[in-house]
Amino acid sequence: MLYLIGLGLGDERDITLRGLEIVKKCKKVYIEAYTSLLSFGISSVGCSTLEELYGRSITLADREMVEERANDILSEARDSHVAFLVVGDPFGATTHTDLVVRAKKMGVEVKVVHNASVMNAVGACGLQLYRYGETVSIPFFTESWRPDSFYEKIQINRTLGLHTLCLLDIRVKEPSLESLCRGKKQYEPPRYMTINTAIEQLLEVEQTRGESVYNEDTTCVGFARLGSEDQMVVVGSLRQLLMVDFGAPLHCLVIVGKTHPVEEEMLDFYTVRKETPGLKEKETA
Ligand SMILES: C[S@@+](CC[C@H](N)C(=O)[O-])C[C@H]1O[C@@H](n2cnc3c(N)ncnc32)[C@H](O)[C@@H]1O
Repeated sequence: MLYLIGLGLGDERDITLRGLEIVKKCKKVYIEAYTSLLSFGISSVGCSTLEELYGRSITLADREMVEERANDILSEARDSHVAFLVVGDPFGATTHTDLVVRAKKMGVEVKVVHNASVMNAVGACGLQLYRYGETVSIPFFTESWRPDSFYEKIQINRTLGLHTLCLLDIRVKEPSLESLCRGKKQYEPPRYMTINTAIEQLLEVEQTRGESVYNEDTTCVGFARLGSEDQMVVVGSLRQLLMVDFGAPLHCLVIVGKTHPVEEEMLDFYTVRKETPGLKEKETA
């Protein structure tokens, strides 16, 4: 049996009781470490924090392992109980549906234990989850690769008055181009896109495309470390949010669509003010 178990967003204690009971009885426990991050990060130290609470040794499954060795994991799950831990909810990232499809094709039984995901935790700012359009992903731009397909999706959402959740790129265990050319893989240090970088890229694309989908005055919500003790939620124009240092990862951004008066009342609690933590310039307008 393959158990896909959501860990939630905060720390190791956010696993559900049912998830924990299953982990304790599994022969092998993997943790997926490339689509999200717990508040303490996932390092060898991070894993040991989990191992201590869960009482099991945990194998870090990076993208390479899941993509290249999925069949090994699934073969193990055919003969014994295997847990595959995912930060957030297992279906909060597109990748894990693929694992389920492969498991079902191999005749491996799958059970899922859900948990909180960034996809619903953004509800914290007061914007109704029912009033979101398609979620977009913003990838890190490079010198020669500046994909902007998120622009049309934001355009459609905004035409319909819907909010847009922008998920920001995570690069872990990426082989450096240089090392690939030399034929010996070496990895870049992990990178997590900040809200500031996402805003710079969004504004660059608006400037290039020029279809007035949004501008510096468009209201947005920046979120950092949702679900953790020190989570940040700040509402302001794109220009104002550029002035906020949101601190450690993970970050995401919502572009606000048409609002209901109750949504506005909630947003007001989080609106950027002189005392907003992380504000780089003590000016808010
Ligand atoms: C693939 S998604 C989320 C996957 C995860 N399984 C889930 O259900 O939450 C990963 C992206 O969501 C955003 N994200 C995830 N956790 C977050 C958090 N705690 N606070 C802010 N943004 C978060 C980041 O932009 C990150 O790059």
